[in-house]
Amino acid sequence: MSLASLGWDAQFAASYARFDRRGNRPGRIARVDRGVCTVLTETGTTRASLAGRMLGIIARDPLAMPSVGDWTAVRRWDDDRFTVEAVLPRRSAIVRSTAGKAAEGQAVAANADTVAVVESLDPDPDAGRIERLMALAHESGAEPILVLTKADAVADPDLLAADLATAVPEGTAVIPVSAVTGRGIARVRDYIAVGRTLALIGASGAGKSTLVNTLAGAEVMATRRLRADGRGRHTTSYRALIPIPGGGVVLDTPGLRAVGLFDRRPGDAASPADGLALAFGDLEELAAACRFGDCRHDTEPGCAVAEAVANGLVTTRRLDNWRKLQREQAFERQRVEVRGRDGRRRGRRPKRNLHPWER
Ligand SMILES: Nc1nc2c(ncn2[C@@H]2O[C@H](COP(=O)(O)OP(=O)(O)OP(=O)(O)O)[C@@H](O)[C@H]2O)c(=O)[nH]1
Ligand SMILES: [Zn+2]
Repeated sequence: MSLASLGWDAQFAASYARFDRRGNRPGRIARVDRGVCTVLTETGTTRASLAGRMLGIIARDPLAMPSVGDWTAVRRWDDDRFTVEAVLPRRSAIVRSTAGKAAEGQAVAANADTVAVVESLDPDPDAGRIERLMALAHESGAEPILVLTKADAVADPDLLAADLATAVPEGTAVIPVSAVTGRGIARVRDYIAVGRTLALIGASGAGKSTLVNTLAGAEVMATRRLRADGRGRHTTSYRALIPIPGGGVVLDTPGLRAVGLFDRRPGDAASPADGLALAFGDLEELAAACRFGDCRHDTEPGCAVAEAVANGLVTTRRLDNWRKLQREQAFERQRVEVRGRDGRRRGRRPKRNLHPWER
């Protein structure tokens, strides 16, 4: 397998240089199971555990845990075991807030060039979920697009797509697709040229596995089907990084049900963007034109946001969801601060806080 087709380039090679010694080789992580990484290298696929050095780094910073899509230095030992010695700096990262445990997030896909928010047109698509995932996609640092699946299952997919386009920033590519008719598949393929990486995020059942299969032109992923009695899913083996024949790679992520918006830490290179502000750029821009700097866009005079809602330029739903996500982000920020404070004072983690959307 050529590393270049998987996305290896001069920049990653430069980061790898300091690990370039006998026994080491570069590789890209295709899957992670309880600390064991499946790594694609020039000479084949290997399974590698984490080197002691990595364990120390992860104990201090859980975000450093290798993720699908990471470029790594793997070392081959004399007894033919392999270890992951280092994770090269990420170009982008989809980070899910780890509800429950610590305040740190967890990377679920690294080094994507493009992140597709995948939402099904049938049953009814959820604009609020699209907005939440869009914020996460923007936060990753990659270019977000919106892919609307099951276009064959609705009467007027273009009308629905036009409506949902109001939930994403202007200029975002919105692509209705169908695995049945093949509609839109070529447009998605444009994002997976050789060496390019497309990550998919979406709810369970959004059609990600089916899309991957269609893109790969083969049954590479076991599609999870609802059982006949509708009581749950039967899931078979699954790979998270899928090389596309004649193209780059797709990163599939597990269905993100309760994704928190991870509030990036200042200066975190892997997450350089304020995803929420970017995903709601239109409202941010309006808010900047409000008469009062601390306008709550409620009943204040001279509120540009309220005016846009009154004029039908912005839906009440979008405004409400923006507020809700801002509250979540503020909560997340506070959680990170509390964690930092308690960690310093007592050297241990604070008690678990429930996220607003878990209550
Ligand atoms: N009609 C139609 N059905 C589709 C299409 N794509 C997916 N489906 C169906 O939608 C269901 C869910 O698709 P999956 O690909 O398993 O969804 P997923 O996003 O991978 O879900 P998880 O694996 O749970 O994360 C399956 O029953 C698919 O057959 C499509 O383009 N048209
Ligand atoms: Zn206002």
